[in-house]
Amino acid sequence: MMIEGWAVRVQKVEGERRRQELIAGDALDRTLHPRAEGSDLLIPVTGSPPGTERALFEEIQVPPTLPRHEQVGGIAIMQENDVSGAEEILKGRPSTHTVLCSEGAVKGEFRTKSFTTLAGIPTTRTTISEYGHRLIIDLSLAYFSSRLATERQRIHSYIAEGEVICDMFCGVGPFPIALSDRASWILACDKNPAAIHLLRENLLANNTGNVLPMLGDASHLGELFPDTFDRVLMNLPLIAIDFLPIADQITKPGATIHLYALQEQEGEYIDQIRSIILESTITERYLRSYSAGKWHAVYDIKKD
Ligand SMILES: C[S@@+](CC[C@H](N)C(=O)[O-])C[C@H]1O[C@@H](n2cnc3c(N)ncnc32)[C@H](O)[C@@H]1O
Repeated sequence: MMIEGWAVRVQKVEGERRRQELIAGDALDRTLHPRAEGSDLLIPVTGSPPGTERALFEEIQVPPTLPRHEQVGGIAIMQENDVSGAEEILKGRPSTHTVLCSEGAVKGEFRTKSFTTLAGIPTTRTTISEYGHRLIIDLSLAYFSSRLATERQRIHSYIAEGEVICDMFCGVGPFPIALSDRASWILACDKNPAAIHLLRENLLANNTGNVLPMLGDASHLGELFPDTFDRVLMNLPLIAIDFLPIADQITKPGATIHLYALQEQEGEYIDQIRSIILESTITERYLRSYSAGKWHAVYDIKKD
C-alpha cells in the first residue's frame, strides 16, 4: 500500500550516508521504504524538518505483533524479560539467531553490558555490516555502537592520503577499519583484551594490513609514541578529557584531535581544552542525545 509522508531528497550516491545520519538523529521513518526517482532517492522521515517534501512511499510490511526490540546483526535486544515475545521475534525475523534481554546500561572501564538469553542460540556474538565493512562484535565482551557509523564517515572525509592515526580507545576497531584505506598506518589501542582479540579478527575479515593492534593503557602512549600522529581519536566520552595531555604529547604540530564527550552545556569542555592545548582551533559538534539534558558532543581540536 502507498502512503504519503515527509521525505528528504538526496542524490542516490549520497543515499546511504544520509540514511545513517537520519538514523543517528532518530529521524528515519522506519515504517516506509525509501524510493528511487531518477538519480534521486527519497528517504522517508518523521516530522517535517526544513528542506523536506511530501512523497508517496510503500509501507514496510512488518509483522504488526512483534514486540519492541533493537536489531544488531543477528541479535534482537529487548528491554523486558519477555520470553514469549522473544520467541515471536525469533519466528518473525528469519535473520535473527538470538534474542537477548539487556540488563541495564554500559558500565565499568571497558564500557560493556550484561545480557540474558531469552530465545535462540545463547550467544552475544554476531556480525554486522557498516559501509561495506564486516564487523564481528560481542555485545557482552567489548563495547560497540553502530550509532557512530555516520561520525566515522565524517572523520574519513577529512583524512589526507598517508596520515598516521592513533585511536586511543579503539574497542573492536570500527574507526580504524573505516579509516584504514586513506591512512598510512593506524595505532589501535584498547585496555580490554577481548576488544583487541575481536579487533584482530576484524582486521583479518576486512583484509586490513595497516592497523597495529595494541593491548594496553592509553596513558602509556606518551612515552612510546612522542610527536608521531597526524590525527588522534578519543572516544571514551566520560573521561577522554583526562587523556588530552597524552593526545597532545603524541601528536605533531598541525595535527587534529577528535575528543568525544558527554555534556550538559554547550562548550562545557572548551576552557579545559584550551588550558591543556594552548594554541589550537576548536570546533564543537552535537552528535546525539544521551538522556534528558545530556548529549554526546565531539570537539575537533586542530593544533596550531
Ligand atoms: C566508548 S568505548 C569506544 C570504543 C570504540 N572507539 C568505538 O567507537 O566503538 C571506549 C573503549 O575504551 C577502552 N578503554 C577504557 N579505558 C582505557 C584506557 N585507559 N586505555 C585504553 N583503552 C581504554 C574500553 O575498553 C572501550 O573499549
